[in-house]
This record gives sequence, C-alpha cells and structure tokens, in this order.
Amino acid sequence: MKNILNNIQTPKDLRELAKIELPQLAQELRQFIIDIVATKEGHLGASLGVVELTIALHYVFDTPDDLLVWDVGHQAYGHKILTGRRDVFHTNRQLDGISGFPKRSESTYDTFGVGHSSTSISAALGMAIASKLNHEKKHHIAVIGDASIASGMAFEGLNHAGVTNANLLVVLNDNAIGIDPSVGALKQYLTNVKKGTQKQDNIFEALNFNYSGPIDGHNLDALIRELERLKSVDGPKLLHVITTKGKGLKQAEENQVKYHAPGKFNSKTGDLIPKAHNSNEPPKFQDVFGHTLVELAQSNQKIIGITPAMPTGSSLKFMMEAFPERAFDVGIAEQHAVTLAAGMATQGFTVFCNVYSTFLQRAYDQIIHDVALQDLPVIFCLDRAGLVGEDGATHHGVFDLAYLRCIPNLIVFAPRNEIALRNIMYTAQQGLKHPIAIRYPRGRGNTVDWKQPFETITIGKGVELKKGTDIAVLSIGSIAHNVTKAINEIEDNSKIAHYDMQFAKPLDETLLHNIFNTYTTLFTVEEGTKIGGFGSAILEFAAKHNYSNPIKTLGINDAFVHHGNIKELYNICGLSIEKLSASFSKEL
Ligand SMILES: Cc1ncc(C[n+]2csc(CCOP(=O)(O)OP(=O)(O)O)c2C)c(N)n1
Ligand SMILES: CC(=O)[C@@H](O)[C@H](O)COP(=O)(O)O
Ligand SMILES: [Mg+2]
Repeated sequence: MKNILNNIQTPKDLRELAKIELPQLAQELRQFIIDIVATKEGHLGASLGVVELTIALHYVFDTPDDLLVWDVGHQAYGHKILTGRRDVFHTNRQLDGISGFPKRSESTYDTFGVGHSSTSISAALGMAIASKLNHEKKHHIAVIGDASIASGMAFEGLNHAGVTNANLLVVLNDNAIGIDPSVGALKQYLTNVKKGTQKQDNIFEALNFNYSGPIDGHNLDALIRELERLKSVDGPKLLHVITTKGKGLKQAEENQVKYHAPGKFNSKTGDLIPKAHNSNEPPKFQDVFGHTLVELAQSNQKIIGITPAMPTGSSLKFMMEAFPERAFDVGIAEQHAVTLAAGMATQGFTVFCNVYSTFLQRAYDQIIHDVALQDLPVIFCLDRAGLVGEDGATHHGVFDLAYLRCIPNLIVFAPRNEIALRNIMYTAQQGLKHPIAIRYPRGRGNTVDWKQPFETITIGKGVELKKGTDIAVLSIGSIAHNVTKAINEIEDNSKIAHYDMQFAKPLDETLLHNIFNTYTTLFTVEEGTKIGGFGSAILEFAAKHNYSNPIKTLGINDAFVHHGNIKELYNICGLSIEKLSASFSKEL
C-alpha cells in the first residue's frame, strides 16, 4: 500500500485526500510517532490519543489561516508532523532540534507558544476578538484536555468567552486523565456526561457555549462531520470528544501514567527499555522528598501534603498512599494549592506544598498575599528547580531564587544534596515561624547513602566545604556538586575555598563578613537567573557593607535557555564542571 504520510508536507496536501484515505493516514501517523518517541523519548500517550482529532482539525479547517491553539502542547506531535516538520521530528526536544511544544518561532502553524497548561481558551479567544476587530473571517480553535480545563485560568477564559459572540471553538479532549488520574468535581461531571447519567444542566451551556458531544474522538467520520457543522455555528461553542490516552499502543493504553512520557521503549512490543541500572545509584531528589515526608508524617500528625496535579512526578504519591486523608492532589490548580496550604496553616497544620518551580510562577500573588504577608509557615517544596533538560524554556525552574528572594518573611533554601533536603524538611516541620521555600532539582543527586539520621539545620547558616587562601566560591543548591568537581579538576587548588551558602535568604552575614575579609576574589554559582538571584544577593551585601572585592556571578544569563540534555545545557550556561573549572582557573 502506498504510504500517505510521506506525501504530506503541509495540511494542504492532507485536505486533498479523500475521506476514505484518512484512517490509513491515522495509522501511519500513529506508527510514526511511536517509532520516533520509542528511541528519542518524549511525551507519548497524549499525542497518540489525538491522532484522529489532529487529522480532522487540519482537514476541516483552513490552517494556518484558521488559528489552532493546543493547550500544554505535549499532544501536538501529530500536528507538528503534519505541518512541515515530519523530516525533523527525530530532533524533537534535542539541542538545536524542534521543540517538544508548539512554538511560534518554529512554524506559522504554531499559533501560540505553550508548555504550561490551561492557556488555550484565553489565547484563542484573544485571537478571535482580534479577528473581529480586524474584520477578518477566521475560525479559532482551542484544544484542551479534561485536566487542563479544570484549572482556574481555563474557567476565566470560558467565563469571558460566554459573553462574547467570538468565533471560538473549544474542543474538550476528554480522556479522563491528566498525567495522573484527573481529580475534582468537574471530572465527575464529565464522567456523568459520558455515561449519560448527568441530570443537571449542561455546565458549558450554562456558560453560554453551544455544546455538542460527547462524540468518539477516534471516529474520523464523526469528527469531520461535527467539525464541519460547527463551522457554521456562530459564537462560542464547545465540542466534547472522548479519546483514549495512548490509543494504538496496548501498554500505553493500559498504563497511561507511565506512558505519558515513558522514556525509551520497544516500538513493536511497547515494552519499556530500562535504563542501565546501577544498584548503587543515588536516589532521585523526588523520592527523597516523598519517602522523607512519609517518614515525618508518621510521627507528626499535623503534616499535610499538597500537589497540584503532579503526584507521580513529585513523589507525593507515597504520602497519598500512606496517608490518603492528609495528602491532596488538587489538579492543575497552583494558585489554589498555595492558598489552600495557607488556609490549613492558619489552623495549625504543617503543610508541605510541593509545586514544580516553573509552575509556581502561576501562584506568585498567592505566595505574597496569602502566605508571606500573613507570615504563615507553609513549607514550599519547589521541585524541578534549575535546568530540567528536554522540556526546555517553558519548564526550566530558573527564576525562583529571583522571584522569591524579594518576598518579605520567606526563607529561601536550596539543599546541596539529598541529606540536606531531608534535614531541611525535618527542620521545617519542627515549627518554623515563617514560610520557607526549599528548591531542588529534577532527578538523581549524588548521595547513595542518603537515609541518615535527621539533623536540624540552623536557619540562615552556610557551610564551609573547602578552605582556601585567595578565592572563595559561594554556591547555592545542588550545583555545589559541579563546583566541588570543578575545583578538584584544578591541580593546585589550594587557593580556592568553597562555601555552600544554603540560604539565599536570610544570608549568613557572619560567614559573609568573614569571607569578604579573608579572600580577594569571590565567585557566586547558582542554577538560576543571575539577575535577582543568589549572586545578586551577594552583590547587594557587598554594596551595603562597602566591600570592593571583585565578585563574579555565574548562573543563567538574561536569556531563555532552550531544550537539550542537562549536560549540554550546563555547558551552554557555563555551569558544567569544565566550564566552571575554566572560570575559576582564570583567576588563579
Ligand atoms: C500550569 C501547569 N501545571 C502543570 C503542568 C504539568 N502537566 C502537563 S500535562 C498535564 C496533564 C494534562 O492533562 P490533560 O489536560 O487532561 O491532557 P492529556 O495529557 O490527558 O492529553 C500536566 C498536569 C503544566 N504543563 N502546566
Ligand atoms: C508537559 C508537561 O508539563 C509535563 O508532562 C512535564 O513534561 C513533566 O515533566 P517531568 O518529566 O519533569 O515530570
Ligand atoms: Mg486528559
């Protein structure tokens, strides 16, 4: 049989196909995604689930003139392949390759840059209103998942759209799961709609949307028919489609959490290919967090855990299993997660609110207004702080030190290793008088023997890791490991001292006075933005106390860091062992 996918350069070619050819195209597209993701890695289940929907949308609508917005964008692999990126799809998420998410600079078909969820309705509505003002007749389509539509921002978009007559189509891709199972009353409502047992008013109709569905999102005929019909319906409309995450790969359908982003797998059987395993491997910071929280919660009944939709990624799932009544997955609701934690803290609970650093950006006002201003001792655990690798610019957690350090009352700590993470969690639950943010990176650390007896960490104290005579390197967080190795690479390193400052706030002022008076030159090293971050804190300290020692700040420059593996990104940012070593050597 002639391959159809190979002849599609743009959706124009797709639109020339007969409807009868589309099921074959769907099969080829699905296999193409499986074959490449199996070896190159990336998000899998979501894209497999929307293969038919993707084809139908580009078949019915006149993209890129009609504007299609994908929410999150982890499901847009089929879209990328059909819109001119088939031959570069094997570079997905790799350094200098295409992005794992839609990106405006990559293609005119990528109408809106994404990565964080629940933006599509607002963005597509903005485009629809703009088209009206420009007197342009276009269609505007937002494709959003069942977990993403439950986020506050999506509701804000629906609420506004419902009082406009904008030409907006929201396609709700309902597969009843996010990364982890979807949660909340809306999820229950959608399940009831699917089962036909929903007795109340239609929630979308109540918001003035023309609702249709639910329809089978794997049935191309049904999809095309309904999308064609909706083209001539004025105003805001919502099409509810039911799909299966991981569709077409048995294991991915059966284990949807694992196959959200499964790593390498056998493209024929779907079996996962385990990473070369070293039994003496250090743990992931996430697992240290998860297991330590359970350990602490066993003796401290006041401990609560909260995650906005990332129980598996953050390992809060361990506490959810051990203490289901004290651990909450609140869905994609970072703002709510923070204020919920604040509410519980007012009632004397010790709340560990675990949010990926990049997603906590969503809840900035809640941190300031609901937590810090009232000085509520919420314990924020900021996962994925620093560079995250292949997810790229949308997901690097590099802004937190800068955006948190300026908030009064908030303690900001970064553990250099797994033991420090355990100990600060232990310290924090003993009864801090202020909120604290603990930021740690994605993945494994370097300490195999991490489960040591707990020790209390003194708030605002740094640690001397190596003595020296001329140069002091001040690091914060797990980048200390690269700093140690970089110093060790230098043959005669006796002039270089290394301090793990631990706290970006409060600074260890006693130690800093000592350092400024002992060493001629200082380096600061952080896995975060230089502007406003830890290096800035040291510069401010020097200015305040009239120290004139040269200070070289190493960290992320004033530019977004794109995707690549961690090693490559460290190198680009000057944070690899080699680059750090070269920076220090220049001053010797
Ligand atoms: C603001 C924000 N919080 C969390 C995430 C992490 N995240 C990415 S995809 C996803 C689940 C999305 O579920 P759904 O919308 O149902 O889409 P599906 O994966 O099922 O296609 C989550 C929680 C994110 N990208 N953005
Ligand atoms: C699309 C998205 O936001 C998530 O799937 C994210 O890629 C998860 O990242 P981790 O793999 O670091 O949990
Ligand atoms: Mg879903």
